[in-house]
Amino acid sequence: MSARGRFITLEGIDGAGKSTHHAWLVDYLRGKGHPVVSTREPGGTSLGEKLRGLLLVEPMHLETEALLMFAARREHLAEVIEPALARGHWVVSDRFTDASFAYQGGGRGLAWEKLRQLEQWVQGELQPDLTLLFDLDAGLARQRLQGTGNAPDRFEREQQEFFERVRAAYHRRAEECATRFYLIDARLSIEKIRESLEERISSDC
Ligand SMILES: Nc1ncnc2c1ncn2[C@@H]1O[C@H](COP(=O)(O)OP(=O)(O)O)[C@@H](O)[C@H]1O
Ligand SMILES: Cc1cn([C@H]2C[C@H](O)[C@@H](COP(=O)(O)OP(=O)(O)O)O2)c(=O)[nH]c1=O
Repeated sequence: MSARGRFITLEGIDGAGKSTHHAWLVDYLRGKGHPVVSTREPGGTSLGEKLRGLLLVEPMHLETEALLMFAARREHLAEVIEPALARGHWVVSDRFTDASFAYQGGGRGLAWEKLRQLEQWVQGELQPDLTLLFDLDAGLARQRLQGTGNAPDRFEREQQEFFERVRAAYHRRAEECATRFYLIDARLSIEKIRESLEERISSDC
């Protein structure tokens, strides 16, 4: 039987650089010969992508939003993440549960304890082995997002103060789960960030 694979997640406020480095990291790991499942949240399954379509567009009650995030996650775990890890594959996900603590908890004000209950219900003891937190101030992240020219979704249209709260909640989560978090100064150049990721990941593979 193969050893369990490794589970890596990328987190940070919108515009911090997750998608850019997610694509690079997946290629890097495949180049090292690892079988890698590249995925994202909300989404990652056929049902999850449909829920994503609703979550990014439809106005809804805060608790509905949190429950749908965790419903999509339950499906993602059952259909994609757990089977891949059991096969010995690496899973690299653009966002996971820390995003719910940051956005629904920090951004929207849902009680941390309710999020902990959902986390326990949906994933039990399973946690990422490594979480790369792209840390950037909300003003710079907004400028970068505007530079892409893409139409903002329901979250990206939030005010700067919302993203400041999201960032602070990510910091809280990083303190609570310090052993699996790796903080990245996302003000650095893409090249410098890649170097630091390479250094961090090479100790694992
Ligand atoms: N370290 C960086 N320095 C400058 N620009 C960056 C950096 N990382 C990403 N970008 C640019 O910022 C924009 C948002 O990056 P993206 O990876 O889509 O962010 P996210 O997935 O976190 O929302 C893109 O145009 C990307 O090319
Ligand atoms: C996974 C997750 C995402 N989100 C939000 C954060 C993002 O604004 C949005 C979509 O995530 P993302 O895929 O990062 O958006 P994009 O590809 O457009 O950069 O969903 C939550 O609010 N809670 C969650 O649990």
